[in-house]
Amino acid sequence: MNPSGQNVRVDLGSRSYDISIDAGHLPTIGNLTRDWLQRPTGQSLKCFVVTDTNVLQPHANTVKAALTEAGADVRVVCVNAGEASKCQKETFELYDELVDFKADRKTAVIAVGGGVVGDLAGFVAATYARGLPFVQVPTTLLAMVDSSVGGKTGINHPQGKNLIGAFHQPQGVLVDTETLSTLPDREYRSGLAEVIKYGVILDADFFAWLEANIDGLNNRDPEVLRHVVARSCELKAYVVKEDEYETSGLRAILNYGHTYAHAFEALSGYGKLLHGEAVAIGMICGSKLAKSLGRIGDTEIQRQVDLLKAVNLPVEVPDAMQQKPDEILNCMLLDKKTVAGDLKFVLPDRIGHVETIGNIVAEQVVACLS
Ligand SMILES: NC(=O)c1ccc[n+]([C@@H]2O[C@H](COP(=O)([O-])OP(=O)(O)OC[C@H]3O[C@@H](n4cnc5c(N)ncnc54)[C@H](O)[C@@H]3O)[C@@H](O)[C@H]2O)c1
Ligand SMILES: O=C(O)C(=O)C[C@@H](O)[C@H](O)[C@H](O)COP(=O)(O)O
Ligand SMILES: [Zn+2]
Repeated sequence: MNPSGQNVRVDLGSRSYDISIDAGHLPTIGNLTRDWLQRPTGQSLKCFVVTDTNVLQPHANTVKAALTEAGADVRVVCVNAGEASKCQKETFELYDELVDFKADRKTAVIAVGGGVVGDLAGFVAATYARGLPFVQVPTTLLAMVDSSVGGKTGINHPQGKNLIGAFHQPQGVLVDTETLSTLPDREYRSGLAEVIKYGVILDADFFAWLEANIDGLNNRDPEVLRHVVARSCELKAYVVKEDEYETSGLRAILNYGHTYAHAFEALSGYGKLLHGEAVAIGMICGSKLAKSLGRIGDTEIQRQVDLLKAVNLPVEVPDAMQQKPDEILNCMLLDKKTVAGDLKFVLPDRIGHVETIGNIVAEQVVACLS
């Protein structure tokens, strides 16, 4: 346990790991990595750090220095910032770098960045030599509260979001909330969408707490941020512990808003709409669908709209998407929850509780776009 911060344990038997949450402890990554990999000082350590062009200078260089100080042989590889890097070309360029680095099965892949770097580097770690140890150092709010935890890794197919991927749990996650000080406003707000998602799917009290702390959320108040990150990680760790591979159905609740969101992201061109923005709009589409099925009323929709708008997230489907109902339905057929052409949606029946529902007719799905 870090003395001033907080640890959240992801309890997965032999694949269990800690999320170490604190402010300003990024320079301890060298010793933490040695602990998590069970590689005491004196034993060799090879680290392959993946980052992006916006994160290299403010944060990945600190990680490199700390790992070098801890005696590691370090290579840093920097990909272009943005969703377009979650692709086949970047994946194979990272494999080439690993070959050149003479990586072996004990070489650790360390992702320093947002969800793009985490998903891409995690997929490379899952597949190179059939699996390398992996450490997550998330530097966006979205990555701290969601993508760095739970082991979903992957890249996009031009037609379908995250279509190529693997489950590969990290050995540990270091969340230094001070790294958020350099995060642009739009990216910060994108992360708040996944935070609000947790309130809707699992925790009505947390949703109400978010409603009561809008100023703190907008001002990035350190205490508010600490609670947001810790509570989100606890909720995600609980879901992942219960249903690591999304087989029982529980983990699918983390997909609330995502059936619509992933279609919007793919069809508008990856990166135009940020993931969290697409999720915000998708949650409102999902709630309208829930209302049309008689599962919730206007109040539950309005509370979500108000909270999302209060933190400056979009809630309306962009015009260009409203013009493409057939493409959206086709894209949804590629969603990983779809079985035998039956689209599945995670729908609320109150704030704090959702269920996965199938057998929904296409007209109802499309009607919620406007
Ligand atoms: N694996 C999962 O469980 C999971 C969960 C949610 C989302 N995701 C995926 O995560 C991705 C979105 O992640 P994201 O929102 O972190 O986007 P991102 O990784 O593109 O990061 C957002 C932007 O912020 C920059 N950045 C990152 N940290 C910074 C910092 N501290 N200071 C300055 N700039 C910084 C990045 O360079 C980028 O331009 C999507 O691809 C989504 O599908 C995965
Ligand atoms: O961890 C999960 O499980 C999630 O669904 C979290 C989502 O926020 C995330 O966007 C995830 O990548 C979506 O997964 P996918 O399997 O629908 O691609
Ligand atoms: Zn998501």
